Formats: sequence, structure tokens, C-alpha cells
Amino acid sequence: MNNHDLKLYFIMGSANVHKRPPLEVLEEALQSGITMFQFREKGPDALTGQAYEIFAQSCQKLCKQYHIPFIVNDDIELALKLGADGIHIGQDDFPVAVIREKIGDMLLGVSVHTKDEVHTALQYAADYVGIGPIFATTSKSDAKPPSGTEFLQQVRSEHPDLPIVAIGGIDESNAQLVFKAGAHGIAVISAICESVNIKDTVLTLTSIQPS
Ligand SMILES: Nc1nc(C(F)(F)F)ncc1COP(=O)(O)OP(=O)(O)O
Ligand SMILES: [Mg+2]
Repeated sequence: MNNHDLKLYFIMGSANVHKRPPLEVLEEALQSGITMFQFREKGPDALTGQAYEIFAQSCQKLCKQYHIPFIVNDDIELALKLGADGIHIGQDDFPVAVIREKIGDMLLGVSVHTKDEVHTALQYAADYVGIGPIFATTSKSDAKPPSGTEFLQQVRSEHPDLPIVAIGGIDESNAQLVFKAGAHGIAVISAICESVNIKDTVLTLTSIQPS
């Protein structure tokens, strides 16, 4: 993984798309230039069992076609079963130490909200950290209050080489602020899932530079 892979990190599950089939949205986002994808199938109506696995495999197959890293959120067993490129975990999922042991050198992303959590992520060689929610989000029902870019700026200045992706309410209107604050990339759910023109949205978001 290189820092550019984090540039536009699309996260999606079936609950995030309403107007079109999820796989159509993912393929259009891949064709338009997202740089990384996270399979995040959560919520009361999330797919389960065989339908869940088949949906994950279909997303992974599309990512392979476009040579884009396929990351699984939370579900280590699924990530190992599919041979995913990586796993993303939060503080309430599993202790980072346990994960690293189980996944070997698969990419590991960790959500962090405090300096201690950053140090633990570093201790277990996380490949990137997710910081947020930067702004208010509608995509995560149990999200913490928006933190703004302050913590992001602190982590970037204290750990200049740690790859950071920012998440939470990010779209074309505020993405530049986030890059200026030091994020290597932005993670989005609704900015793409609810876009009326995914290609335009992806092109706009991938063209944003910090300066
Ligand atoms: N899924 C995520 N992906 C990122 C990424 F860095 F990839 F942008 N950052 C943060 C999260 C949130 O992760 P978590 O706190 O476990 O909540 P959930 O499992 O509901 O997503
Ligand atoms: Mg999680």
C-alpha cells in the first residue's frame, strides 16, 4: 500500500445505496477512479449468511478487475476466507494485537480517536489509521461526535510518516480542508452513494490537492 492508495477510499454496504444496485454503484466508482474500497455490510438490514458472502465476493471481484485494494470492515473471518487485501477494525472490534497475529501481513487499518489508540495502532504495525468523524455523518448510527480537523492535525504533526485517512461527512464542499489538515486520503460513503453523477463526484474528489 502507498499513501496514494488512500486518496479516495470508498466505503459501501447494501444499506448505503437506495436508487441503484450496490454493485452498479461500486463499478461506476471503480471506473471513475476511486483508489481503495472497503466492504462494510452493517446495520439492521445487512445481508447475512450466503447472500452476505456472495455480495462480498462480487465486490472483491470488481475490485480485482480494476486493480483496487479490497478491504473488509470488522469481519476478520470473511477477510481471511476471501483472501482480502486488508481488514479495517475499530476500537470496539478486536484488540489490535489479536488481529495482527491472525492476519499476518494483510493490510491493517485501525480507527483511532486518541493518542493512546494511535500508539497501539503503531505498535501493531497498522498500515493506516482512520480518523473521524471529522464532520457530522449520517452513515454510522453509533458515530462519536464530530471532531473537526484538530486531532487529525495533531496526529499528522506527531507522526508525519503514518498514513492517515479521514472519515465522516466528507464531500466536495469540505474535502480540501481535510487534505490541508494533513490527511493522505479521504473516506466517503454517502458522497458517492448518494451522488447523482458518481463520475463527476469521484473526479472532483480525486482532483483535490492540499495546497
Ligand atoms: N469503517 C471505518 N473505516 C475507516 C477508514 F479508515 F477506512 F476510512 N475509518 C473509520 C471507520 C469506522 O470503523 P469502526 O469504528 O470500527 O466503525 P464501523 O465498524 O461501524 O465502521
Ligand atoms: Mg468496526
